[in-house]
This record gives sequence, C-alpha cells and structure tokens, in this order.
Amino acid sequence: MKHLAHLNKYFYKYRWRMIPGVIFVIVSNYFGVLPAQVIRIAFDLVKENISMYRLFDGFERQQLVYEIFGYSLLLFGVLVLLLSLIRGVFLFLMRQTIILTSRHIEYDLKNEIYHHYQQLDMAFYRRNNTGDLMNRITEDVNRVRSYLGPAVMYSINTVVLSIMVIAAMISVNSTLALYALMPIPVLSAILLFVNKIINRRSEHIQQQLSTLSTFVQETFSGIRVIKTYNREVDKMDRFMDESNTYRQASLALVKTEAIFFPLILLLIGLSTVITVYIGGLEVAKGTITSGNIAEFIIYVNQLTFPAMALAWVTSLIQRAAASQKRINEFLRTEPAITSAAHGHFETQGHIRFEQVNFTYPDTGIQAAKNVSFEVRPGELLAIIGRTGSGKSTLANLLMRMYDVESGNITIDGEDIRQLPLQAFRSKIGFVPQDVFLFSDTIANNIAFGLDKADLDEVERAARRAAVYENIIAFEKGFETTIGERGITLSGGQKQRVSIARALIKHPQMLIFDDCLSAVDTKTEEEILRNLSTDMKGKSTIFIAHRVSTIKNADRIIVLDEGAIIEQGTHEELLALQGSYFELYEKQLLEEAV
Ligand SMILES: Nc1ncnc2c1ncn2[C@@H]1O[C@H](COP(=O)(O)OP(=O)(O)OP(=O)(O)O)[C@@H](O)[C@H]1O
Repeated sequence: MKHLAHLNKYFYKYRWRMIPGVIFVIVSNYFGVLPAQVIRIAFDLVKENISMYRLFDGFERQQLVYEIFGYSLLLFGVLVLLLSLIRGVFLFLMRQTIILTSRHIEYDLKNEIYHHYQQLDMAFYRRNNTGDLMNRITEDVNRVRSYLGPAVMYSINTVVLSIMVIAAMISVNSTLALYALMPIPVLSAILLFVNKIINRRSEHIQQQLSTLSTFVQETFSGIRVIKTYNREVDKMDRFMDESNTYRQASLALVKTEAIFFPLILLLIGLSTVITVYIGGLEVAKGTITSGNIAEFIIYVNQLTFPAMALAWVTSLIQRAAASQKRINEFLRTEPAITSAAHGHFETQGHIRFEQVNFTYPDTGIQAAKNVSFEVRPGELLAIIGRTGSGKSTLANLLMRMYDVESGNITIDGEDIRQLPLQAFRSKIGFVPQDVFLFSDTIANNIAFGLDKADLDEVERAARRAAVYENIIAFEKGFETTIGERGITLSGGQKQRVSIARALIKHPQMLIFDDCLSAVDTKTEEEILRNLSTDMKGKSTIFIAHRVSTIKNADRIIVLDEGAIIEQGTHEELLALQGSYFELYEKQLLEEAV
C-alpha cells in the first residue's frame, strides 16, 4: 500500500472533483436504501388492506376500499421508481466525478513517467529492455488507474452501503439482523479466496500473452532470416506450444470463474432462507411485521454487492500497488547525466580530451584508456581503429551519453559536465553509427533537430549530404513516408539522410561516426567534398574504417583496445610504418583485388 502513496499528490490536486464524488456516493446509497423501507410500508399496507377489504365483504364500501388501496399501491410504485431515478442520477454524477478524475490522474501519471524516461541516461536504457519500459507506462498505469477510479469508488460505496444497510437492519430488529448477516462474512471470505485464485490465473494468462506477443514480434522482425534458413515449420511448432500454454491457462481461469457466481447465489439464497425463517418466528412473536421480512430480503440482496466488491477491490488494490511499485522504481531512478547549468551557450568548438578513462558500467569493458587529444576550432580530427577499439565510445563521451570515469573533456577550456546540457548538445551535429529514422516523411526526418525548417533548408541539407537526387526520384519526393508504413531506404540512403539531419542544424562541432560505411567510394568522395565546405571553421571528428576517407584530416588518431597507439597526419603515420601503415597497405591491396 505504501507504494500507492505516490498518488496522493494527485488526489490532492483533484480534491475538488473527489470530494463531490464522495458526497455523490453517500447520497446515491441513501436513495438506494430508501426503497426497501417504502416496500416494507407498501407490504404492510397490502396486508392491512386485505383484512379491511374482507371486512367490507358484501358492503358497497368494499369497492371504494379496493380503489383507495389500488391508488395507494400505485403511489408507492411511483415513489420506488422515483427514488431509483434519483439514485441513478447520483450514480451518474458519482462516476462522472470519480472515474473522470481517475482518467485525469492517468493522463498526469503517464506524462510524469514519460518526462522522467526522457531524463534518464543511456546506461538506464541499456539496463532495461524496451518492452519493460513500455509496460510500465501502459499496462502498469492502467492497473493503477483501476485503483484510482473503480477501486476507490467501490471502496467508498461498499463502506457507505454496508453501514447504511446494517444500521437499517439493526434498527428494525437486531436478532433478525444478526441471523440474516451471518452468511455474509463467510461469503466474503470465500470470495476473497476464489478471487485470489482468479487473480493468480489471470496473472499467468497475462504473462503468457506477453511471451506470445514477444515471440510473434521477434519472428516477424526477423522474418527474412527465418525464410532464408527455412525455419517456418519450427517457428510454427514453437508458436503452437506457446499458444497451447495460453489456452490451458485460459481454460483454468474459466473453470474458476464458473463457480464464482453460483457460489454467490448459493450464499445469498441461504441468507434469504434464514431471513424468512427467523423473520417468520419474529412476526409470530409480534416483534416485526411481515413487511419487515420483505424489507430484509432487499437488504440482504443489497449486501451482495459490498461482499463481491470487497474481494474485487482488494485484488485491484493489490495489483495496483505492485504496478505502482514498478513505476516508482523507475521514477526514483536518478539520471546519471544531469545539467549543471541552464541557459545559453556559445562556443568556438575547441575540444580537448585529457587523460580520459571510461569503463561501461554494465559490461565492465574498459573502452577508453588514458585518451588525450585536442581538436582546435575549425580542425578535422579523424579516428581510426579496429572494430571494438573504442571509437564510438569517444563520440558517446563527447555527446555526454555517458560521463567519463576519470579525466576531463573540455570545450573552450570548460569541463562539459559544467555546461548547460541541452544547449551544449544543440551545438553538435552528431551522425551516429546506427542510423535511426522515424516513421515520418523524409523532410521531417531531416528537419528533426530544428523546431521549424522550411523546405529550402531541408533541400540544401539533402544536397550537401548527396541524397537530394535519390529523394526527388521518389514519387512524393521529400514528402515520402519512410519506416514501417512507408518505403524502405537503402542503407546508404539512410546514412545520408542522417548526415543531412546533422548538417541542417549548422552546428559548431560535427561528429561523424562511421557514417559512410554503406556508401560507395564515388558518393563518399562527393559527400566529403561537400563536407569540406561545410566543415570550414567547424571542429569535426570523423570516425572511419577506411583510410581513404580520412587521409586529408588535419590529424589522425589510431585506437586500439581503448588507447591511442599512434597519432599524426596521414604522411606522418605512414612514415611511422606502424599499425596505420599496415592498415593502409591492407586496404590498398583489397581495393586492387
Ligand atoms: N553501451 C555499451 N555497453 C557496454 N559495452 C559497450 C557498449 N558499447 C560498446 N561497448 C563495448 O565497448 C568496446 C568499444 O566499443 P565501441 O563501440 O566504442 O567500438 P568501435 O571502435 O566504435 O567499434 P566499431 O568500429 O565496430 O563500431 C567494445 O568492446 C564494446 O563491446
């Protein structure tokens, strides 16, 4: 329960909706209890009038008694109807306030979680899988909403109704009340128990459903591999197995649910029998009227709802508490990367790495070892090295996706950890190694980093990234949708759209992380030529595998296992006859073949 305390701030925020809601619950229940009393009076009236009617047997007056009697009964009927109508209006208002509030809180909570997710660092995203993140903001919030709305509403309802009904019963006859109420605790206990089983089974179904959807999602994402390796039959068998487990779990649930309602009916029936029997004895003793028995039967039936609601609400609250615990776990995760300052930031683009060390927290791999280098304003620095040597890690550290373990990274002499994070990142055009394009138009993908961009700017960026011709060849040009519901771009086209996205920002610093790997050498040369004008006056870090891409850089550093093993210009490095020279020779040979 303590986990749900997180939501109290929202109850407070919406208190002027909740308080009327609670009042509506009380009023609606009051009008729910009243008809039982009206019926008792009507019942007694019937009894009295029948005796009176018989008394006037053979007299002219008998017809008049009959008419008055019929008229009064009609009035009682109308009164019961009216009370039910009033109750209905308040029930409507109760839902309009409490359930609506739960929807408002659900909206706020989702926003709170989403906002917090966006603050969290890359290490967090590495630790937790996307499915889990999605579940907490959808499924878990949904369960919490069941607590905020239905559970709160029915809890208040249960308490109010039980108090009113029991009080009314005791005021009529405490002995009869005691007997009539006897099966109710038994009923509640059994319902709680059955509900627990239902919950466990529903939980199992839920888990199995999630396994099933993960399986289906993965197979369809990897459908190309499945087809090429002829694994369709095998996958079908796996699917049938998983589906069967789901079916068995569902059947088990249906069996338990099947006894739920008969059980309630049985115990209510039992209560009614006791009421009629004990009530009969009391009527014989003259302590109550027969109308009271009718009244009691209605009360007993009315108590069925609180008994059922108790079991249901208990499980709703338990589930919501478990879900809120999961939500809180993420909400209380502090982002490792925070902004020390806010506001504006201007830079010359003087980048310096000083004795930088970094180990990935989750794998323990030391990906940067004592790395020191400098990129002066307007310089082009290239980083080359074998796969896994730590090149992308340096780009990630500069982007503050991770913070250094020791050493410093400075911009114009100031530690990047002291800079306003968002303003700092906005000064860098970063083209990551794994291109990610949104399911949106090409124009919007290119203009992604800007709040507003006109088509001219988008086209200019596309030209500089040498992808303009490709785009206008599509029927809808820049308005072509890409991604799941649109066309698929080739690997090289994607890389160039991603480059255009970085260039359109006119950043002071540029980082290209192996972003020409899927581009042929001719296009690569064209892009590099365009970039050399773009990069004028801007500090650029170019990560590459091919020596040909970077040989014109002002300085080249060669990485191996996270450490710089050689650095200098292309000529200097060749003269060294070390790793760079070897790599160059090898690549020349490959090109010749
Ligand atoms: N997010 C991460 N979490 C944990 N370990 C990582 C992460 N990213 C990279 N590594 C590890 O750090 C080392 C350096 O990786 P990095 O991606 O920097 O190499 P790279 O030189 O860019 O490689 P490539 O040329 O193949 O892109 C590798 O051993 C890799 O397994």
